[in-house]
Amino acid sequence: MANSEFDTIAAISTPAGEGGISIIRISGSDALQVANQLVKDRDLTKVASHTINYGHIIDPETQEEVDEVMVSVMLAPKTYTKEDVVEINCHGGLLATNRTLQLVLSHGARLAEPGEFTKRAFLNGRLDLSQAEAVMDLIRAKTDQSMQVALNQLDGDLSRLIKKLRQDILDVLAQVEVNIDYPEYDAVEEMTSQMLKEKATEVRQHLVALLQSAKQGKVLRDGLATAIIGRPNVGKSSLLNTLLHEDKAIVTSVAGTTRDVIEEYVNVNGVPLRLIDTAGIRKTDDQVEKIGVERSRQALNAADLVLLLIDASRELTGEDQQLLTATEKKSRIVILNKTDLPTKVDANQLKAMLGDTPLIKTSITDHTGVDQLGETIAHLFFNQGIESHQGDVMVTNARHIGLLHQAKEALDDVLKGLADGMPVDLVQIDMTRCWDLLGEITGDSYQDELLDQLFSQFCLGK
Ligand SMILES: Nc1nc2c(c(=O)[nH]1)N(C=O)[C@@H](CNc1ccc(C(=O)N[C@@H](CCC(=O)O)C(=O)O)cc1)CN2
Ligand SMILES: Nc1nc2c(ncn2[C@@H]2O[C@H](COP(=O)(O)OP(=O)(O)OP(=O)(O)O)[C@@H](O)[C@H]2O)c(=O)[nH]1
Ligand SMILES: [Mg+2]
Repeated sequence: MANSEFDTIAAISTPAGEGGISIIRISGSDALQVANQLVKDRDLTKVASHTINYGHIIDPETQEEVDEVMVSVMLAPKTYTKEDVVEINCHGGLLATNRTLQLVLSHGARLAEPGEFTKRAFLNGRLDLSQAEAVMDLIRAKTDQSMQVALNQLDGDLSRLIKKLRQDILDVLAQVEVNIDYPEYDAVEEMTSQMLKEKATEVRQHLVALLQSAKQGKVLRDGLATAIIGRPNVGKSSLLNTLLHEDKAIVTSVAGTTRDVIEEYVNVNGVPLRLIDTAGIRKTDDQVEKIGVERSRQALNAADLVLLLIDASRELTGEDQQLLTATEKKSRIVILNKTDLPTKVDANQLKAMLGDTPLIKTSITDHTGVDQLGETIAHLFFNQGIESHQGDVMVTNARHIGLLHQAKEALDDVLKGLADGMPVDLVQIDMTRCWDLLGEITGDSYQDELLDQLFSQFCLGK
C-alpha cells in the first residue's frame, strides 16, 4: 500500500550508533495507542499532555522486557508536527533501540520517510517551506555565520519579508482591478500605470537586495574562494601550510613542486576561506606541469580573492608582471615574500604600481607579516559589506535564489511593458507571475514533486 500522509509514522531520530540516549519519535493519530501497547507500568492515555513518563518497553507477544525508557507524550496541536507525538527515550544501545523500533512498527506505525516529520509540520501549517528548508540548513551548517542565517530563516525572517512583498503586490493588483472595472475618470489608465510602476520598482529593489545578500550568503556557506597565485617557488604552498597550521601541501626548493590545485577550508580572522594552492604559473614544456598551470589560471578566474605572491629575493620577472596585470580587476592582496633574504625588489616602486591593492611584506619561514595578512583579509572582507548585512534577511538556498531571479525578471517585464505603453491588463499578467513565483519560496503554491524532492534530502527521523 502506498504511504499516506495520514499514517502514523515512526523513526529513530538520533544518529545511528551507540550513544547515551536514543530517541524514537512517533507522530500521527495512533501514536499514543501504538506506544501504549508497548509500555508497561503506565496507561499513557491517562497522562497529561507534554509530560515525560518513566516505564519499560515490553514485547506484548512474549512479555519479554526490551528496554527501560522515558516516554514523552505530546498531544496535538502544540507539537513539532501538529499531530500527536510520542517520543520513546531508550538507553543508547543499538540493539534495544532497534528492537523497540521494530515493535513500534509492528504495532500500528510505519517507518517515516526522510524528512517526513518536518514535511508534516509544513503540511499542517506550523512551518512554511522556507522554514522547513532552514531546518535542514541548520543541521548542515558548518560555520557560526551560516548557522545564524539558518536560525533566522527558521524564525521566519525571510518568510515575513516575502509575505509582505506578496501582500503589497496583491493590494496593487486589487486596485488595478477596481480601476479597470470602473474607468470613471479619463486619467484612470495613467493613474493605474503609475501605481503599478511604483510598486514594481519598490518590490524590485527588495529582490535585488535579497539577491545581493545571496552572494554573501554563498561566501558564508562555501567560504571565500581564495586563490594563492604566483611564479614557481615563491612560497605559495608554504603560505597555505602556514594559514592551515599544518603541513598539507608539499614544499620543496624545487620550482614546479605543486602540480595540481589543492583546496582547504580555513578560518582566518573570522573569515571563512576556501584556500586554493595552485601550481606556479610559468611557461613550461612539461606536460603534467602544463595542465597544472592551466588549472591555476582557471582557479585565478574563479577566485573571489587572489593572494598574489612575489619573491622579494629575486628581480621582478615578466611573469610577475603578467600576473599583476591579470589580477588587476580582482579583489587581491599582493604579498612580497622571502623578505628575510637580501631583497631585490623595490617595495616602494611596487607599491606605486599597485595603487589601492594592499601590499604585505612577509617571511613565511620566519612567520613575519602573516598576522598582518590575516588582518588585511578580514578588513577587505568585512568592509565589503558582509558584516553590515548581518541584521538583514539573507538568502542562501539555491532554490530561493532561482525563484528570486525569475521574480525579478517578471518585474523587469512589468516595467518594460509600462514603458512601452502596453495595456494595463497585460502588464498585470507579469505582476501576477511575480506574485506566484514569490509564493513558491514560502510554499504558498507548490507541486508535490517539489516536496518529495526537498524532503528526501533530509535525515531520517527529522
Ligand atoms: N525531543 C525533541 N527534541 C527536539 C525536537 C523534537 O522534536 N523532540 N525538535 C525537533 O526537531 C527540535 C525542537 N523543535 C521544536 C519545534 C516546535 C515544537 C512544538 O511543539 N511547537 C508547538 C508548540 C510550541 C509551544 O509549546 O509554544 C507549536 O509551534 O505549535 C517542538 C519542537 C530540537 N529538539
Ligand atoms: N627564505 C625563505 N624561504 C622561503 C620562504 N617561504 C618559502 N620559502 C622556501 O621557498 C621554497 C619554495 O616554497 P614553496 O612553498 O614550495 O613554493 P611554491 O610557490 O608552492 O612553489 P611551486 O609549488 O613549485 O610553484 C621552499 O624551499 C620554501 O622553504 C620565506 O619566506 N623565506
Ligand atoms: Mg607549491
